[in-house]
Amino acid sequence: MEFLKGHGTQNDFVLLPDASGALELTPARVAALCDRQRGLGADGVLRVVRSAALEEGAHSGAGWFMDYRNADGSLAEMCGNGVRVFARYLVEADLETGPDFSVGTRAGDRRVRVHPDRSVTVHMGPARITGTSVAIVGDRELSGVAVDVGNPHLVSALDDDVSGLDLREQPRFDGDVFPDGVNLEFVNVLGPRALRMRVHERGVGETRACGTGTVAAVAAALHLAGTDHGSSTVDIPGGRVEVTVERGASTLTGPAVIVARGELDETWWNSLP
Ligand SMILES: N[C@@H](CCC[C@H](N)C(=O)O)C(=O)O
Repeated sequence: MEFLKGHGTQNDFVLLPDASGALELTPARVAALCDRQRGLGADGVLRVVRSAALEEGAHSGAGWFMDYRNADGSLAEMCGNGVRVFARYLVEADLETGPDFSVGTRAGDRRVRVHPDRSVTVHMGPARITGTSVAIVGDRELSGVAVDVGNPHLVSALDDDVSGLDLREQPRFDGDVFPDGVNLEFVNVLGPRALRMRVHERGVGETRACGTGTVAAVAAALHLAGTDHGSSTVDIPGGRVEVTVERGASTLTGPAVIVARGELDETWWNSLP
């Protein structure tokens, strides 16, 4: 069984080409693949399926559907770094000619552009401000802005450097506000068009980047500054992305890299429940 490994600003993924949707991708198999000791290691899995081969893809106008799974095996609606890596793979594998095409996701179709320098721009859809809530990190209560980018986010802006936060443990959040869990972003505003961010992802833990999280962070920062449109760079531990937010739309631009391809051991794979 073929696999590829790739990353977008060091948010890393195992890609599983599965055009016909035949693969039985259980949560245990995803968790084993993503485990950095007993598997390949990744923040998530991107199953590459023809939209027509999946019930979930039936309403998609895109040829290919990104079946995204978090490292713990859970499903998520969207993954901004994952879509960039997915798009890069489709072009390198001659499954799309590019540079512009759409990718199906659980949050809807996402238009992408694969640039000659290997970076990818994704039209991420609306970033909707849905309210406020609180994240608790250690003994600190950090108020934040809730943002829906297809998946749920809570963005807390801090005055002190976010690099001082200990994100090894799952921060607490209000389960009534986020019954399906939430991705938690912590940001410093560095200037009118520059943010620094760290993230604790739902279903993964701290990652070195989160694409939907960067869009949420920019939308929240604009909201706190009293506006709903603008653009910003976002520096994350894994690199830098550029985000624009408009009324009802947003874009994310950043690198997408395929680093390896190989074969999974069938005996190992079949031993997993
Ligand atoms: N890393 C992703 C987000 C992946 C999904 C997230 N963990 C969730 O459960 O919503 C990104 O780049 O957007």
